[in-house]
Amino acid sequence: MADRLSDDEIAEGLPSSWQREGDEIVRVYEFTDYLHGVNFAQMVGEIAEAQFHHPEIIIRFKEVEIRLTTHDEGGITDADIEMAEFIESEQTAQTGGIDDVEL
Ligand SMILES: C[C@H](O)[C@H](O)[C@H]1CNC2=NC(N)=NC(=O)C2=N1
Repeated sequence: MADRLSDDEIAEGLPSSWQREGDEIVRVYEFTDYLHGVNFAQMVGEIAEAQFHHPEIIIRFKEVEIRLTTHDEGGITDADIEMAEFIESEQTAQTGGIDDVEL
């Protein structure tokens, strides 16, 4: 399992649009309607299972919040940064970079 990253490593590796909140990295995605968010959450869940690294996924009306940390290490590791990058690339690939994902 990857080691915890330093503050500088986190700041350097964090994809734009993501924020650091203590021992987690966080991003809120906005959607045109509730079910688009639900579909996006399903996609994130499939990525999590494939990577065996599981974010907290909070589905709200027209937005989905993704929170990542490495529980086994008690903080932020490369696994979290890589998962965030993967989610960003998948979401961008499917929407051309806009948040209201038409899945
Ligand atoms: C046993 C342990 O739960 C597993 O190795 C995986 C499962 N998914 C996980 N997900 C996250 N976010 N952090 C972990 O440390 C983690 N560990």
